[in-house]
Amino acid sequence: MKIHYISENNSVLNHFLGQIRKVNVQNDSMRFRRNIERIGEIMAYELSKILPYKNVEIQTPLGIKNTTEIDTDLVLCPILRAGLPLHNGFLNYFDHAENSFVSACRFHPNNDDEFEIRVEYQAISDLNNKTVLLLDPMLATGQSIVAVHQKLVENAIPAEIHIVVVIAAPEGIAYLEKNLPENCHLWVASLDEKLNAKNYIVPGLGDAGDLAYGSKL
Ligand SMILES: O=P(O)(O)OC[C@H]1O[C@H](OP(=O)(O)OP(=O)(O)O)[C@H](O)[C@@H]1O
Ligand SMILES: O=c1cc[nH]c(=O)[nH]1
Ligand SMILES: [Mg+2]
Repeated sequence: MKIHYISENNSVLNHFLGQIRKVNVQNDSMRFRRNIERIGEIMAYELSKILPYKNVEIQTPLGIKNTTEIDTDLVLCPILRAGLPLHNGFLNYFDHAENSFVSACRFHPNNDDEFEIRVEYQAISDLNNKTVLLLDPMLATGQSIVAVHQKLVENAIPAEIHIVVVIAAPEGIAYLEKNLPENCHLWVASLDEKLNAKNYIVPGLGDAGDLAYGSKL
């Protein structure tokens, strides 16, 4: 797996990452969603640099400009719920992309820290020969991403798969390296220290889905 860490140089990205973590800022859910969206826009821009391009001629009112345009069909696939604001950011930049949606959530059968991942809702477009961007702000154990990836490749052979996460734990990265094909790309905005006993990322930010949309039963 090729891993791209995008916050190695100082930039305004660090402000947005700081705001989604900061306890007295992150509880403003509109700001939280908008910050994840802004991070998505920056990640979309960074990712766009390694996509295939073709030469094109643009007719302006005054002449012709030779330039380039992205030369692959993109499909954006957020993991519901927390992937939605990240998806908004990607869609702001890749506005011609197709979209697929898959839900994944932690289910605690015994009401303790043990959980399994439930993949339920899915609306998946034709992914054959397309460049699929799988979007989720949090990579903790990695089980959600691996479960959704399995669904995506059940009936299709995408040209490329890029997994995009905002905050990653080393344990999750190791799990993806073990369970996903070599040719996947992983994009990480911020690498954190570890998981805690409940498999939350430390220092992380808490529960991204709850911060964006409120707590669930
Ligand atoms: O790497 P993992 O250990 O699988 O954990 C990460 C997943 O956990 C969160 O989803 P959650 O289950 O909280 O659902 P939500 O988006 O509805 O809040 C997050 O958005 C990821 O999808
Ligand atoms: O730290 C974590 C782990 C899983 N899901 C989250 O939203 N946060
Ligand atoms: Mg959640």
